[in-house]
Amino acid sequence: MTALEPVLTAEHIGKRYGAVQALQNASISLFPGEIHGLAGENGAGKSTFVRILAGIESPDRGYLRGCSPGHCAVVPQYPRMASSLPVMENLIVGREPRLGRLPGVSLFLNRREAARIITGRAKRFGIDLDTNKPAGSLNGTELRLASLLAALAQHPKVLILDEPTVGLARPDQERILRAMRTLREQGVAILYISHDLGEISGLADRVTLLRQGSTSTSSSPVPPAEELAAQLFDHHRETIHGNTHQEKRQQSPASSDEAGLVCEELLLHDAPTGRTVGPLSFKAPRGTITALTGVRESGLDLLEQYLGGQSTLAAGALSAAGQRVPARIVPGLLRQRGIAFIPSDRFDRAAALEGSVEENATVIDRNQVYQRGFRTPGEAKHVTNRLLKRFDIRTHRHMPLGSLSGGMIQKLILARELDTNPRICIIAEPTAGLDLQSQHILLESLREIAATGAAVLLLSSSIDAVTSLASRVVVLHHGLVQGDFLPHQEGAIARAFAGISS
Ligand SMILES: Nc1ncnc2c1ncn2[C@@H]1O[C@H](COP(=O)(O)OP(=O)(O)OP(=O)(O)O)[C@@H](O)[C@H]1O
Repeated sequence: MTALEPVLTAEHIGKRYGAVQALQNASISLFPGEIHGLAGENGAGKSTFVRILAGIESPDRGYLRGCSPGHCAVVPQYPRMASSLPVMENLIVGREPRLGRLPGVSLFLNRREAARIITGRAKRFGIDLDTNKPAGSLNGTELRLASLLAALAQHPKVLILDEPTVGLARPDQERILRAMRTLREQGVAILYISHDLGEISGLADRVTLLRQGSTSTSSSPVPPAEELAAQLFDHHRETIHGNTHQEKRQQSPASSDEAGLVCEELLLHDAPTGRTVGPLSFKAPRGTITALTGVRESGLDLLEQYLGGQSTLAAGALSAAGQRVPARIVPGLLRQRGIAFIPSDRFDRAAALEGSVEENATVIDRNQVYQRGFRTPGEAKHVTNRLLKRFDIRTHRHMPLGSLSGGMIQKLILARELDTNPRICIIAEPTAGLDLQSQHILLESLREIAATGAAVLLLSSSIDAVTSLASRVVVLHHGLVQGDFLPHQEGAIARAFAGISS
């Protein structure tokens, strides 16, 4: 590989935003036909580095070669497409083949030619996707594959993928990883950002680690995940080296019979697709951390829609702390009942990116901050700083939330909701975007909440996340409960996930 010329080089890059030195001394070189991992803790500077490598932003200092938008395409973590249009239309917009080529005259769109080009490209790169579907009906995996196809339309030499497998179930992760391997065989240089060090270690040819804005690059082969973790987080060694695997054995299984959250014969219906989930029956007892896992479409997506007030329960009952939750949840109802619900789409549904850190931290009506209806600035400052400290979020309370890194925003929202001391706490995709250290802090916080007698329910497609955080794991498959397991039964959980009964 090293006999080849790099297709992209960046050396000694520095970038500052006001008081924040986002990049200190970052360097990387990418070669044709390599998968190169980029890892670093939340706020280490990965997204900033990627924006510079893709030519979207300029550095303050350093040397760049091959860093331009045409040369380098980015597949974001949360791609967006015009939802009412078919995928095909989304992919060809701006580069439509035409039926004629008269100068100055725009003739009719040649749909057949467009379809031929896109289908050919999908086939060539092993991307299995129905491009006639409306973009709004795509699931998370399909959306990422569609975004990958859109990026490939630019014929990039370098493809940058931002956490391409996060929040996806294992079979779907494998679809994305397969497409990446095919692209590598075709000579594309792939830079791939991930917090999943096991995945990086198994997939990447080389890895660059970013620590507080400075890089170090491994030679091939990439060291095992434990070694990468030690290199990245050695300054947090004490806390991480309790290791979640050891800790989860110490977690007690469901110890209380008392009702926390009880789902009885819950039936959920998705009108646009006609899909039905349920009847679902399960419990999240008080004092425990229970997880519900499966692919998103196994029912997690519709359950989340119902909890978020976006759909109505078709049948069955949900009770929280002995009280029935209505079939249609109106805004504010869950909070009034002492239930914290953190949706998976935190950026759209739980954060005001243009507001300050402090405004977002204290947006919930708290008695401390709003005494007798008036906002008390001293208390707002106190609450905000407590949340920042609790989740080790290194920023200032007056910063606009949108200027924080993705992981820092996730952490602030989690800290805000967990700080309300809920009786019931429901978190969708709890570890998405969190580095190892932050996952550890989250686990500690969930345990503290459960120890106060609260019921914690996690909804997640990640087997790793649920087995490291929960004391009981309920697996869904095709809208039904497939089994109920202890977290160390990873093999049985994986089989139930895939619909194989033990
Ligand atoms: N536009 C901006 N204005 C101000 N500060 C910024 C801006 N963009 C990034 N930062 C700051 O630069 C630092 C690095 O952020 P960046 O998003 O690059 O981190 P990251 O490694 O991608 O983190 P994560 O894993 O959480 O996504 C953070 O402290 C962030 O708040």
